[in-house]
Amino acid sequence: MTETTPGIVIMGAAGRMGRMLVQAVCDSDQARLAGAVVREGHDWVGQDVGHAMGGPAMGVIATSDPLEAMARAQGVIDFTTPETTLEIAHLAAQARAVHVIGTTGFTETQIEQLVPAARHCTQIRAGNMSLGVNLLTGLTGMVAAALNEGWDIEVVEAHHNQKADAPSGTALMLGEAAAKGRGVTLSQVADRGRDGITGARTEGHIGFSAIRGGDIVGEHDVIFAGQGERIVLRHMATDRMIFARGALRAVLWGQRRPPGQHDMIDVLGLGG
Ligand SMILES: NC(=O)C1=CN([C@@H]2O[C@H](COP(=O)(O)OP(=O)(O)OC[C@H]3O[C@@H](n4cnc5c(N)ncnc54)[C@H](OP(=O)(O)O)[C@@H]3O)[C@@H](O)[C@H]2O)C=CC1
Ligand SMILES: O=C(O)C1=N[C@H](C(=O)O)C[C@H](O)C1
Repeated sequence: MTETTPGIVIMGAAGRMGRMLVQAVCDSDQARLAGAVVREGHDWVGQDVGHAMGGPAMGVIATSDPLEAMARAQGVIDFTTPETTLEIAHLAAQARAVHVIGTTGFTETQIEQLVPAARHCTQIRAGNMSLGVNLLTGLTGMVAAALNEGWDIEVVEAHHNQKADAPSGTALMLGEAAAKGRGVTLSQVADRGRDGITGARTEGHIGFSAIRGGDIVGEHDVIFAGQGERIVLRHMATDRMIFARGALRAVLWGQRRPPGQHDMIDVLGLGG
């Protein structure tokens, strides 16, 4: 590590993804852990993050003050809630720090509210930071473009029983890719939450279904159902570290880039 090694703050460090991100940054020789932010009153506050995670000291004391943590950082990785992410977007803009957003469950309005901050810093947001899902997104767009009339698209996702939002951010990414492949706007063709006497399926619509249970890390199927045949594109995540590694790659990619909004397709160079 050198003096120019970027310092990274992890928001929501005590969360499922937060812990993975702390570990990923600490294991990297291209980044250093500059801060770990938890909720006010959390029992990690004032403790060394390594000790709080049950391991050796990491030399970083957990804080509930994101401003203090970001004062000495070049990047912030944020897998929290939409409300927290909106607050952090403003702080990242002030600090000119790269803001990597893994948080999902935003409303359309909240997504628009992220735009002003990205005039002052690099913002990278994706509903899924894994290489596999971002590749699958490209494949989904291609298949949707090739199979239009007579083919119904359904996105089915499964996650652990603590997940707060549905459909998942990944399911929406895949739905967006399918809609784009067909030259339509997802919001106009999305069928979310069928129940009761729904009637026959509307031609051209994209359906979403969500399964919640146990400790499922994240599974996504894009089903192209035709007459007499069916294609299923599937991604199965078995380890959250794939998301943490993607986020770390993103925060490093964003260093010394001009302000603006990006996604993982940009980071991974999959845009074609
Ligand atoms: N893009 C991707 O690749 C992935 C995205 N995700 C998304 O990331 C998000 C988090 O998921 P997950 O880690 O499972 O959820 P968790 O609930 O386990 O973690 C979120 C953490 O953020 C903390 N937090 C929220 N707001 C604040 C705040 N203002 N200050 C300090 N800490 C805060 C929470 O604290 P508390 O519990 O005390 O509220 C919690 O510890 C979800 O939106 C999920 O969908 C998840 C995996 C991959
Ligand atoms: O909440 C999760 O766990 C996950 N969230 C992301 C999503 O909403 O798609 C990514 C991954 O599937 C895990």
